[in-house]
Amino acid sequence: MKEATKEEFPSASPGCRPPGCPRDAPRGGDDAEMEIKQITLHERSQEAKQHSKKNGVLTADMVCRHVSSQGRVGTGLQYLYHHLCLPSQDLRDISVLCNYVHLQKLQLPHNKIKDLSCVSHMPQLAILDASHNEISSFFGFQPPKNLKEVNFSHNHITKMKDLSAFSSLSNLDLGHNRFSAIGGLEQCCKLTNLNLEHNKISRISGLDSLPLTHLCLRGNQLERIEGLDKLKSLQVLDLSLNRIIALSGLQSLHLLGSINVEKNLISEIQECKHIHDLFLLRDLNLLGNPVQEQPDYRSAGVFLLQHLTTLDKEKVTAEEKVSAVNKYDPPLDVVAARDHMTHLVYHLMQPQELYDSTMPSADTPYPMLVLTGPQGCGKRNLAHRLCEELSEYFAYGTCHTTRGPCSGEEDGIDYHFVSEDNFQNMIHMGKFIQTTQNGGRSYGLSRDAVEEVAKEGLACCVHMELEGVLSLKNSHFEPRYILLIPTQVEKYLDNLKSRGLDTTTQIELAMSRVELYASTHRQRLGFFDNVIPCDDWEEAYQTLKQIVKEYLLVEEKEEGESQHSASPDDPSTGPQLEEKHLSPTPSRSGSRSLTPHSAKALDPSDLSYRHYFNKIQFELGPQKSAAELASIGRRERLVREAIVGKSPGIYSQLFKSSAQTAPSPVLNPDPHFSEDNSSSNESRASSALNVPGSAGGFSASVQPLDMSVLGHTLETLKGETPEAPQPGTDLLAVAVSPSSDRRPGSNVKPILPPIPSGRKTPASPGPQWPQPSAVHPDAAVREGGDVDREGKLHVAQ
Ligand SMILES: Nc1ncnc2c1ncn2[C@@H]1O[C@H](COP(=O)(O)OP(=O)(O)OP(=O)(O)O)[C@@H](O)[C@H]1O
Repeated sequence: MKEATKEEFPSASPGCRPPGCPRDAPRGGDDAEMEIKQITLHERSQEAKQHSKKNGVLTADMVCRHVSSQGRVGTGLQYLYHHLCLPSQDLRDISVLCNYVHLQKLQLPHNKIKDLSCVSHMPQLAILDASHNEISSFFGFQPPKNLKEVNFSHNHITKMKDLSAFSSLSNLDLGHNRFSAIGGLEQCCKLTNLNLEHNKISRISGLDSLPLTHLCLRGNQLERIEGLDKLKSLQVLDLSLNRIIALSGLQSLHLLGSINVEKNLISEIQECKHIHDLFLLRDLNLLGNPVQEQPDYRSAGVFLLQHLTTLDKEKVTAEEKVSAVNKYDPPLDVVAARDHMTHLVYHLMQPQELYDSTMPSADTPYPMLVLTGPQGCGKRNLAHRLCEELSEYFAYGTCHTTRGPCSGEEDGIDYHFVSEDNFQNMIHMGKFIQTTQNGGRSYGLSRDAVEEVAKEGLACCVHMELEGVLSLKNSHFEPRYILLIPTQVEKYLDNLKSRGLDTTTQIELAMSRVELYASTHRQRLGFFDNVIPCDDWEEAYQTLKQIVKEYLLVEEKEEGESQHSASPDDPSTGPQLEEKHLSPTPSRSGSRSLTPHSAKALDPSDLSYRHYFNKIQFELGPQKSAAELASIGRRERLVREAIVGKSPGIYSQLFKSSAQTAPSPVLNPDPHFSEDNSSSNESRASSALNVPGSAGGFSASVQPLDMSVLGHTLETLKGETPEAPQPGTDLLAVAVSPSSDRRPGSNVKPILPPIPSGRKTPASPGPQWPQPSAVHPDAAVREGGDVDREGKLHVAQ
């Protein structure tokens, strides 16, 4: 390094050295600094101005007064200054600076400089600020090899030239010049910040592969965003005040965090799609674009760019994001809630009446069976067949649709085929319980459809897609939901194709929705009561029928007594049915499947299992007094008689009497248990029975069941049953959960509620959906049998 010499500071001789401009080594570093500080900036600029006003020539004296940042030369014996700052001095001629070879930072803004050739003599120069001058030549000096930052803004430069010799450049400000094209920067491999604002650039080019992180092209004449796709490091981009109409060209800039396109000509909010995948984008400014005039512009923008934290210089709030999502892509639950709300409000606007499906109390909801699954999985056929074969229990609830009938479909049987106008009218008349849009067509389950079935004293069986299920779950109906799901993609695809009804898009949509059902099943514990694979429709139907019979507790009656009296140890009974079911509902512990063996061992829906536990529980339970045993016997007899039809149907009595009585006494099965509800098994069982339907079967005029016996089983099942049904189980397992949520539609009914059998014929009690109280002794009472102390079944003749 060259030492500081007199030439470098010629006026700085002792005695005449102006304060603050030491020539030689100062007496001490602190003293020198003190001296420098004594001269105020004001004094300096006054002096300098007076001088330069004369001719605009920079003198050594002025330099001496304006240098700072003292350092030592290599020998350590002399001092030099690295920094010269001479702003607003009206300087024209700075040739004196040729002597100052050690300068590292030169700031000469707001002067009248045209020639910067002196910089060629400053090999150490790292920072040059020559903004607001009259420079017209681009880098008109030999390249200092360490030149990093250059500010030539507000000059008169018209053309860029090759800057390959300035390879250290990292920060270049060329704003407010007269450039019409970008060029010569290709070799600036360290250039990270480039400002070209307020030039006349009409096309972005020559920036390929630069490591730019900040680029400003504000106030140019750009119409398109181009030539930026290789700027992979770009983080901040300012394209404001141009004529840009589209945001394409930014898609690949994945590090972009801020885009300013204020005052351009962007008129479509859809343009945001081009920057939708820039996940680091936090700040977007679209102010002053025509798009701002679009209704809902902001919420659409927030929706399309959900990772933004600032839009148009305004913070994007979490509330804004949620409402935007709910508006443009509402989650299924939100759609369902709106659907329910709509139908409820329209319904409430109509004259109210008591429906046949209105049960005596909220705890005994009208029984419904809903088959759900992706389109074309065969649920409609299965529903029809089930209703035909179990016609004394079910009837098909015919939905409305705006689609036309396909061949073989009959109006009023498969659907009520209506026009869109009629459908809309029906909505406004409050006719629907739920509606769904599917492939541009509307589907809806009307209140009347359910009523028609309820009038017959039957349970209503319907089929619908997941959206319908979600909406129905908001209503007061509490159906059983059975998911029919294809597990063999190829087969399902073949089925869809062979129907010849669906377009490719429809087929693709149906296929894609299989995963929606599967994930709903995985993620929402107990959402579906049962899941049945439907690859083979015959097999699916048999499984469905079996499940439904289990709901109805009619299976054993038909299939002989062998099953009822089967020993829990008998390997010939038990798991066959469960094996057919798709391992449906995951347990809360996370286990999702059971081997057939374990399914048998743990499945509480297995009759033999129930008997087994009943027996164990009976043996382990506290011994009953004679009075208790008599009471148990009496009540079992009554139940038996009621269900086998020897006396008026227990449910018909319930229906008649509880229609006039408050539900609470009906729900209170036995004062004995309500008195003692704190400690014993019985008391807990009875409280479990205070859940829906439990008491439904008993009115004040009917002797209630002795819950203590049933309580054993319930309690046992409560204790032993996994919280969620295991593969191959139905919700009977969950049925006894004492923690049942009582929210309407919550789908946690212990078991299916009773059908209003009284409305059909007195002789035919109609489908009698088992009550919780019947969970254990079902087999016995249905058969008119009894369970003895060993837990053996005795069938009454
Ligand atoms: N009220 C409703 N709410 C919701 N979805 C419904 C409703 N009614 C019918 N759907 C469903 O709309 C879809 C299209 O109906 P479509 O009659 O074309 O069924 P599909 O192709 O025969 O299907 P599947 O064989 O599964 O019955 C079916 O998945 C059907 O279950």
